[in-house]
Amino acid sequence: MAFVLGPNRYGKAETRLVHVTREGDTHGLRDLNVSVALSGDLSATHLTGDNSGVLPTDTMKNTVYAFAREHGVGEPEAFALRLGRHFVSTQPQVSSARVSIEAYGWERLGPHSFRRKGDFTRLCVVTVSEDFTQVVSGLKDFVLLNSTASEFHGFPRDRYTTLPEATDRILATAVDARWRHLSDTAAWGESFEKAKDALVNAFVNTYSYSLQQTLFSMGTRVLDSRPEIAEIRLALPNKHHYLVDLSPFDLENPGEVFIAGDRPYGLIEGTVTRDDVPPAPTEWYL
Ligand SMILES: O=c1[nH]c(=O)c2[nH]c(=O)[nH]c2[nH]1
Repeated sequence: MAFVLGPNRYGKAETRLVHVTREGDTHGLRDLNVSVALSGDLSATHLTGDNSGVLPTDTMKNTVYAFAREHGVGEPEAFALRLGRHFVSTQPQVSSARVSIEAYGWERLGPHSFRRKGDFTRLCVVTVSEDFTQVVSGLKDFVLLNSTASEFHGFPRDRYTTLPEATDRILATAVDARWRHLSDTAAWGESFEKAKDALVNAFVNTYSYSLQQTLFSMGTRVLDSRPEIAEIRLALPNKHHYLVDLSPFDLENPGEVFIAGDRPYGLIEGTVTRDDVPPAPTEWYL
């Protein structure tokens, strides 16, 4: 009896590419999850460890980022075709390339502000007791992105600090917000919509030096525009976007090609309260 190598393929899965096109102040955004799988005459590495035909999966990832810079992204089908043809035509041992792309949609909120398509979740928590009634409303998974107008610098550096100072970065977050109402009667639907609009407005229009500053701006905007709300708590994950170093391929990257980081992420949390309202009758958490 003998064992034979059956069908096989290999590649880099889930390269998270965010591509920003800049036409003056107006930016365009493509947000892709790109997976590449190559197959062909790959028996040598499986059978003997001979890697002479194994284009590294790391190279596939680099190719995704470099192609975004060199050719732009455009429609996902066109980008996938360009990549697939490249691998098959440049690697003799590769007879087939499968490129799958998930493209995440973003709605425009402003020249360089976007909201991820798809639904957020509206929330409420009501506590009724003999002595009081407390109404908390909110939302989560509400994903916002500014492709510029965000900086982060001036922070302390110790021997473990490697983060470069940023004078132009992407700021993106999935808003988790809860706000406590002053009373148990309100036009709930309208109150919710207007509070959400205030969050968006503050995010879009705050030139940000930290996500913390943006958080405070979002909180104050809600309280300023909604007298029925006593206080608001925000938890804002800092959805990091890392500028890809394309210099090994002799390419500049002037704020165009980013890795959308997954984990870990910064988590910025804070409460904004009116100083002239009674404290919450009972504890409430995010
Ligand atoms: O807006 C930010 N706040 C931070 O506290 C922080 N820390 C970090 O590494 N990047 C950022 N960005």
